[in-house]
Order: sequence, then structure tokens, then C-alpha cells
Amino acid sequence: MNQEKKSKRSFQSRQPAAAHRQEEAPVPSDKAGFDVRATASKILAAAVDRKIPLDGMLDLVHGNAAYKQLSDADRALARAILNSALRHLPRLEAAIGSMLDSPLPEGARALHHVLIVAAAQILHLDVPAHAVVDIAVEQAHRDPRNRRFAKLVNAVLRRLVRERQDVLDRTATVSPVPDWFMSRLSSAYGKNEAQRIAEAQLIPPAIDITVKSDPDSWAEKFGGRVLPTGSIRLPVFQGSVVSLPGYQEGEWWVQDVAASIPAKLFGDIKGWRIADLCAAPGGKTAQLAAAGATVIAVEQSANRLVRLKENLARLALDAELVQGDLFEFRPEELLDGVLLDAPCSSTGTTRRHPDVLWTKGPEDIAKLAALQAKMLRHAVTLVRPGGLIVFSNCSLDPLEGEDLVADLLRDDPSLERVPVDPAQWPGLEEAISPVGEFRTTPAMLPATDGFTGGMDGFFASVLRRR
Ligand SMILES: C[S@@+](CC[C@H](N)C(=O)[O-])C[C@H]1O[C@@H](n2cnc3c(N)ncnc32)[C@H](O)[C@@H]1O
Repeated sequence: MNQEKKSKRSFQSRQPAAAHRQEEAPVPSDKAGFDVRATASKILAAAVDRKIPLDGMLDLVHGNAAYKQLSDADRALARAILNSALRHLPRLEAAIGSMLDSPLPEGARALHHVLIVAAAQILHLDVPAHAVVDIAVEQAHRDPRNRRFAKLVNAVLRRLVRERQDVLDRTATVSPVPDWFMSRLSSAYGKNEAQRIAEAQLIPPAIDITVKSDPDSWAEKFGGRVLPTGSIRLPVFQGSVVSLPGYQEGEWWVQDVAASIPAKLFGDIKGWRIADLCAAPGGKTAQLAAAGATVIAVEQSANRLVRLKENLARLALDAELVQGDLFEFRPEELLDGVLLDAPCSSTGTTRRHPDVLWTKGPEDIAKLAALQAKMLRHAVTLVRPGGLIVFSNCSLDPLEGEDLVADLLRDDPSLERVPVDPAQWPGLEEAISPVGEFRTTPAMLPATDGFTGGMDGFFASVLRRR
């Protein structure tokens, strides 16, 4: 395992992100400015009021029609607005609420979303505030339901611009996550840690990459920081990762440091036959193949399997691809290992998917936990005696992690847990639980030397079939 190192910077970087520092955003042309904000308001409404996940709406093929018509730069601004609005939603609502004499009337949801979109930009994005106010006022004017509120929109937003820092300070005590989530976090992690996790979720994530080899020299090249797993955290830079050295050549892929842990838990897998049962888009398949295993990548979604195939082709890595339901997958011979990186509530990834907390709820967690338990029970039947099963997901909820594995171990005496040894993971000791399971949270990996801290919330447990 690599020790943390820092090396020379070649990219433009900035100080570690603070929860209320302004984020940079592309500035749209005047003409497009209105369309971007109107589209963002509608997508926000769909996410918050109708619980439609952002990923689908922002898909360039099947997504929101108005969003698809925007230029690349305007889509980037719409995404920045939506991410900020969803990340800071309770505090933005408190900020707006504090400027109103009485709450907005029932049925003024469209107006609410216009105000949130504007407030997110004024408080958190680096865009000209006067344009934001003007466009929000125009949005109110153009909607017959909201026309009578245009003056109010103008007054509230102008005051928000004037009192920006004051408002940020005043609302900093408002819980940044919905009550249901805070109460689950508190019962799992205790009140203080829950608060730290919730605050950490406000900080946009850094980009981490997994390299095929020689992390130190790639870190040197990028001015990056080598993390305890051997992943490299990139400094903040403008532009797209695909234009960075080594991308086209397939030398590395984007993968959060926490997501790189489960595949590493198998240890030395040269010559092993391993199935990756929920494989796409393939970050972990690539790790297993790069480590010398013969990999069978099983994936239900045909579209996602295409992405996996493209990713492996770019990386010049090989795996047998199986499109279908993992419950129907049964190899001819029992396998040396199975990785089950199961579909989950994704509450550990809210730094990059801030809609999750507003589109999902406790009932989804319970449903997904039940599905995962069923998947894991199937996964363990595919492994030879002595073989390993790594179970992982990106949820912060014990129902989808610790509790689920404990239940399985209680019911199935043919399985034992293989505890992860903290001595093997210098720098990540705090992420290993007393029983030897990985439990990472966004509050881990402190920011250092100008690099953003944090990592996705992940759970990973290693089981052996006796
Ligand atoms: C969390 S993602 C996996 C991420 C992946 N392991 C990686 O590292 O890139 C879960 C995947 O499981 C797939 N999936 C869900 N249910 C499945 C099933 N019954 N059989 C096979 N794949 C399934 C989903 O389509 C999704 O691609």
C-alpha cells in the first residue's frame, strides 16, 4: 500500500473547498441565460417534488428535452446550479424563508424553485448576481401563476445579494440534510459524527483516478496526491479528464478512492477466476482484470454493459461479458472469488449525486437492503470452498451493510468473515470497523496541502466459504 505523498503541482489548484465557498461556474451567453435557469428550475421541481433522479433527466439521449437542447457550456451551468441547489437545499430554503414576512402560499412551488435556483447561484456559484436576479424576475413575469410575485422575487434576491455573507453565516446552523437522513445517520454513527458526515457532503468531491501502474510518477505528472490505496487525487483543474495525459492510452480510469477498496480486498488474485456480479460501468472489473484475474463481468443492463465494454477496450483489459440477471448466472465450475458491488441507496455518494437524499427515502433503503441480501445469498453459492466473496456498496446505512452481513453470517455457518487488517491499510485505519469491515464516510481523509478531503461512503466486507 502506498503512503500518502504529495508532489509538484502542474495544474491550477485552489484551497480545500469550504462548505460555503463559491464554486466556479461557466457564464452563459445572455440569450441562453434564461433558458438555463428555466430548465434548471423545472428539473429541480421534478427531483424534489416528483422524486425523479437527476441522472436520468440529465441523460443526453433519454433526458429532459429542454436540457438536451442547451449548448455544452449551458448544460454545465445547469448541472452546477442543480448540484448546488440540491446540496444546500435546506439552507437555501431557510435563507429565503428568513427574507419573507410570511411563507409562500400553498401552490407556489414553481416560484419556490425559481427562488432556490437563484439563491444557489447567488450564495454558491461564481456567476454575476445582477443577471441572476434579472432572470429570476423574468421567470416570475413569464409564468402567469407567478407574475404577481415578480416584485417580491426582485426584493428577496437583491437582499440576498447584499447580505450574502451574513445569510451564509446565519444559515450555517441549519441541518444540511433531510430529517429522515439525519436521524438514520445519528443512530448509526452518533450525533457528532452524523453532523460531520452531513457537513462533509456539502463539499464537491475531488476527482480520483486509479492507475494501472506507477502511481508515484502519475501523481508527479498531474501534481496529484497519492492516497493510501494508491489512487491519485487530482488537483482542481479546468477542463475535462478525457484530455489529460494517459486517458486515451488507457493508463488510468476515474474512480473514487473509496470505490477502489473492495476489489483490493481479495489480495493477490493472479490466476483467479472471479465474477463481478454487478459490473457496469466497470471500475472494479478493470481493477480485477488489471490485477491478473480472469474476470466474468455480469451486468443486467444492456446499455450499461456497452459502457463497460467501451471502458475495457480503452484500458486494453479483458473480461468475459455476460448480459443478464445475476440470479440466473451459474458458472460451470465454482469460482475462486465473487465481487458483489450491489445496487444500493447510494447515500454515500451524495457529494456527487446530491439529489439522492431528496429522491430516495427510508422505504427505498429497506427495499434495496432486502434485494442485496437476496443477491448476496446467491453470490455465496457461486464460490468454491475456500473462495472469497467481497460484498460492497456505496450506502452509509448499516441496514445495507453491517446488519445485512451479520444476518447472513448468523444464518449460514458455511461462511466466515475474513477481517480486514488495519495494519495493511496505513492511513485508512479509521475506516476499518472493530469486526474488520470497511466503512468509509465523506468525513474521512482530511484535506491537506490544498487538496480537497473526503471520500465516498462505502461498505465492504470479505467473506470466505469454509
Ligand atoms: C453500483 S452499480 C455497480 C458499479 C460497478 N461495480 C463499478 O464499480 O463500476 C450496480 C450495477 O448492478 C447492476 N444490476 C442491478 N441488478 C442486477 C441484477 N439483478 N443482475 C445483474 N446486474 C444488476 C446495475 O445495472 C448496475 O450497473
